[in-house]
Amino acid sequence: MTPPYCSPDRVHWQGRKSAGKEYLHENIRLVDLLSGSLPDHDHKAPVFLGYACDEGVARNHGRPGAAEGPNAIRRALGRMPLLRSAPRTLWDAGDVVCPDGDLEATQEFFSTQVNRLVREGCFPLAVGGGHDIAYAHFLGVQQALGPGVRLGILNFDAHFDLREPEPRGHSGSPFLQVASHCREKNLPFSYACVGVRPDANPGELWDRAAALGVRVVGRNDLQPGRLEGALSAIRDFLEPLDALYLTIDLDGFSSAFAPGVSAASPMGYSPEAFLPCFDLILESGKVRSMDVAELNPTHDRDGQTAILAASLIHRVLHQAGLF
Ligand SMILES: N=CN[C@@H](CCC(=O)O)C(=O)O
Ligand SMILES: [Mn+2]
Ligand SMILES: [Mn+2]
Repeated sequence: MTPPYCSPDRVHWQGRKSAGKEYLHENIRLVDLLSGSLPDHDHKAPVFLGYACDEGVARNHGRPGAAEGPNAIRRALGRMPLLRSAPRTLWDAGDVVCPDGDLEATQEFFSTQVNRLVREGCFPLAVGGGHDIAYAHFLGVQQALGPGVRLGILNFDAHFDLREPEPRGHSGSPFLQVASHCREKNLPFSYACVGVRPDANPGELWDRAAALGVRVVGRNDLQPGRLEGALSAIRDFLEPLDALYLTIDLDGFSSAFAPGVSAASPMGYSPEAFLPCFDLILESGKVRSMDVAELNPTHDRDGQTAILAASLIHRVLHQAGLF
């Protein structure tokens, strides 16, 4: 079977030219995941990996378009200046794709590649694609780190994504699939969902979240000026963990800042509320892998959601001590 994979292509990385390689597109190196071993990486080399798939969104009755997310983020990120404190190379490992709607094959291949990257000491910066990326991403990180490492998930999202994967997995079910996996393997299920909107999740999902011991930081707790409770809940959640898989569903942000998503979210939070939480998480030093999901360029306005997503990756690249 042909692997569901599209090799990286420099054409997606464009921007101004500078004498001193000041822009990110001037600092990209390509790594083809099918052509043998990864290049000799420095410790925690950042590797951009696309998940060009909106089959999970379609299965969840959402608006298609997220498969174009990875290239839209490349276009926005490549134009950004890379400041002196950042690693000098961002590796682009291309896209895992989803031919013929075979989401399960896509997730399996993605998970295997994440596993390999983490084992080789890289830092995956994955971009979706639907939030079904999260089930595959968690499995890859968990299998790379092994059962002795207490791995948690922190999800910024308007939604719990704890729906039943019936009859098959989709963009609204990844964390219930993770919970089932953890139960089967006798692993702890440590999941925090930050930014959950009361008007976007039915009572059944709040009950399920409570039964699964999900740490919830609601959207109403993410208001600039009253963030202390949210920051302290995140700090408590991180404390017992050895490692964290961080996932950011862009529909947690208000549509004022992130219009280009599959499920619009006018009552989402602002970047001002998000950033202190994000910085606290990055500064913990526990993040081993991260993704940004649900960018839908078809519904974006002036590419601003792609720029927002790229800015999140830019911030990670400049996080002191992470690389
Ligand atoms: N990825 C998650 N999606 C949401 C969709 C919500 C909606 O359709 O408005 C969910 O399933 O809860
Ligand atoms: Mn969501
Ligand atoms: Mn989601």
